[in-house]
Amino acid sequence: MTQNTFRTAAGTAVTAVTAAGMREVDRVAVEEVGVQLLQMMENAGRALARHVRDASEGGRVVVVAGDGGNGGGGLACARHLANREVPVRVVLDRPPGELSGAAALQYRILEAMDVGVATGAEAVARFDEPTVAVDALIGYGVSGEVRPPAADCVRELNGRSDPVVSLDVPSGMDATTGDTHGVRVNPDRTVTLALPKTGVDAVDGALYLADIGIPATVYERLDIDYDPPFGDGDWVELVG
Ligand SMILES: NC(=O)C1=CN([C@@H]2O[C@H](COP(=O)(O)OP(=O)(O)OC[C@H]3O[C@@H](n4cnc5c(N)ncnc54)[C@H](O)[C@@H]3O)[C@@H](O)[C@H]2O)[C@H](O)CC1
Ligand SMILES: [K+]
Repeated sequence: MTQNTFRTAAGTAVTAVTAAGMREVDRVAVEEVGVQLLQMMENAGRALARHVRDASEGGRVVVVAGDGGNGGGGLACARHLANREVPVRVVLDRPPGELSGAAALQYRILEAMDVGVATGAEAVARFDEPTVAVDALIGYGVSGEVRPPAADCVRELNGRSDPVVSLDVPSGMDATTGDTHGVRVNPDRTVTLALPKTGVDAVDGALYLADIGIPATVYERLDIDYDPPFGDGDWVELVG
């Protein structure tokens, strides 16, 4: 099942887009309007960190991150948490040397900050104390059945009894259709970015939409109906 329009609690209609539609929004934002990927990622990481602080009530946090744009947002979130002295650890699904692009840039900052970073699903399992886990493994870029090592990290996340917060879409969920690519995270809340994706009506738990700073002209250029949904805040809850 897919949904083409969501609503905020205040009743504002929010258009949903497919993964391809969101990629096109990103492209127009970057290439035509000049918003940089790292600016959007910074907003994503900051908003996600705020949600995690709500969910963790000051307790420990583990951020489980992949190597793409989703992982990069998770690593930015880890930085914002550490900046607020929230005890945070990072688990990458692969060795840091395999990161590239924005995720590598985010990782380099964490390295300079001395935030603890471990690798692989066993490292997720080692976090056996109460903690909130952030799922930033894969976003709308999932392709094919989820493979190890990401698949093992997904299973470890689902085995935890503590809250899990997913960035953009639960890892392993198809952003367009809501279908599961073999295995997927079952989060307590999802913080999706800019616009809801058509598949996210399939998410478990609460669904929030975070503002990552994309101006209305981007949506106008793509003929996407857009009534700014955020009011005075940096995110809104979507109620279906
Ligand atoms: N405007 C926005 O919404 C913005 C979103 N951002 C975030 O970026 C991701 C999309 O980034 P992208 O790099 O295109 O893809 P992902 O991070 O989702 O995934 C790529 C990464 O995932 C791994 N992977 C893919 N499929 C599989 C699989 N079947 N098994 C295992 N691993 C898989 C692979 O390693 C790829 O490299 C979006 O969701 C947002 O979170 C931007 O930060 C800002 C703008
Ligand atoms: K995710």
